[in-house]
Amino acid sequence: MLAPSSLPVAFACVCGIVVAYTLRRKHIRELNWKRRISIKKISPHSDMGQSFGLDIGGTLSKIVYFEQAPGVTSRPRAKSHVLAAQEVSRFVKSSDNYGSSGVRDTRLSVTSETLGGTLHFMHFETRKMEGAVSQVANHSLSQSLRVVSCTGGGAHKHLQYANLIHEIAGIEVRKEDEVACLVRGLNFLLNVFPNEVYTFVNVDFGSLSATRMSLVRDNTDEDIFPYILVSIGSGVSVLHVTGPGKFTRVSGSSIGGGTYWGLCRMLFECTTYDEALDLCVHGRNASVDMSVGDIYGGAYEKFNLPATTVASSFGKMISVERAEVSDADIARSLLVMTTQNIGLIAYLNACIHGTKRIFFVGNFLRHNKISCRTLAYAINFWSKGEMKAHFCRHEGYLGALGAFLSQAPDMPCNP
Ligand SMILES: Nc1ncnc2c1ncn2[C@@H]1O[C@H](COP(=O)(O)OP(=O)(O)O)[C@@H](O)[C@H]1O
Ligand SMILES: CC(C)(COP(=O)(O)O)[C@@H](O)C(=O)NCCC(=O)O
Repeated sequence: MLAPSSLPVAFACVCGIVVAYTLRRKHIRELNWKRRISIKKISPHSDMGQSFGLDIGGTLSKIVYFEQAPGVTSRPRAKSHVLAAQEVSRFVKSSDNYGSSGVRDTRLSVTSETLGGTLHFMHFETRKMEGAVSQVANHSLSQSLRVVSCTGGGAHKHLQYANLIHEIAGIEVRKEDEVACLVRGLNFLLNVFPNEVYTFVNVDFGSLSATRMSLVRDNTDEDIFPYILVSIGSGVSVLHVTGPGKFTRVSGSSIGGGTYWGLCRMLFECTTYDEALDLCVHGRNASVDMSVGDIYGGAYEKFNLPATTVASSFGKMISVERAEVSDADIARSLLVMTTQNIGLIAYLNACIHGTKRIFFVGNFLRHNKISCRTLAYAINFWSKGEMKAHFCRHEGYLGALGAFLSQAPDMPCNP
């Protein structure tokens, strides 16, 4: 215990430490600031940041990069800008993988004459943000990036990521609204890429576990509005879109992609999301779920419920032992349960808003044909063929694309 007479001395010491710490932080900030100033003095035309859009989600961070084709701009470009653009392009295209989780989705790159260049799509795990930003800084790319448009919760999260990006790479983050970016991204894709949207045909069969649906390209609708847009990321957002830039967030659900991945990680020995998704492919949810047939001995015909309809997700596990079902069966049941719940919310919202078209997007659907088919079947079944589920090739990149477009007013077909 301190004697009362020593309290002023202790107080003075504490104040001294606080002042010294504050001055040191200020000194570090000033050093960083000076570093940034020297970095930024390349040329007034050298900001490559406008070629990027960033979406920092709860699980994944998505990047869209627009590589302008040489010689398409009418505006003269400073030599430093041309060199910076070449350097950025070289880095992006140097590999399909960056660091421990970065991926360039090469199959999604689109070169378009209308756009005058190529759009590239990349993602990495949000929890690896520091490493990702360091890579950008280490490759001196940040010298030509000043301001990058950024959306997703991470753009707002106590400015945590914004500060990190600023401190490590000297890049300023311009916040854009997530929902507005999502809608902007989708409307752009619908305008520009004829093969963007697909749907499933022959969904009229009795079993959810059957997957005899074929894919068809579907950009034929002249008037795409109104539609329901369901974004299945970590959680789920449901939007009612009535025109370019006209939308309301009408619903949401906490049971989304994060639920499937989180539960798989907890229950099974999956160390990556891809392992969790692969696991369910050969599983049978019928071993785990209680079907209408299990309860009725067949279909519940009065209400048109086929025998194979899931009556109770995980319902069989009240009597079946854990050892009798495989991890794959449980994972499949989890995937179907998560997906059907999202489908039902989407369908009910489409009913409330009198909308026949439902777009399902978000990285939960990435490489996940089981969920896409389940959604297509379920929407067709519940709506008695009146409504249709639509899917997008660039399903996970709408937000990042919208962020890019928000600072690219000259981009053709920018809604
Ligand atoms: N490589 C991956 N790592 C983690 N989750 C992935 C991956 N690929 C797809 N997913 C799925 O996508 C979901 C995240 O979707 P996304 O649209 O990027 O949302 P968010 O913006 O919340 O990160 C995850 O919860 C998971 O279900
Ligand atoms: C908060 C979110 C908009 C964040 O988007 P995400 O990173 O999941 O793509 C989304 O997770 C959501 O809408 N969750 C559901 C909230 C609700 O119950 O309405």
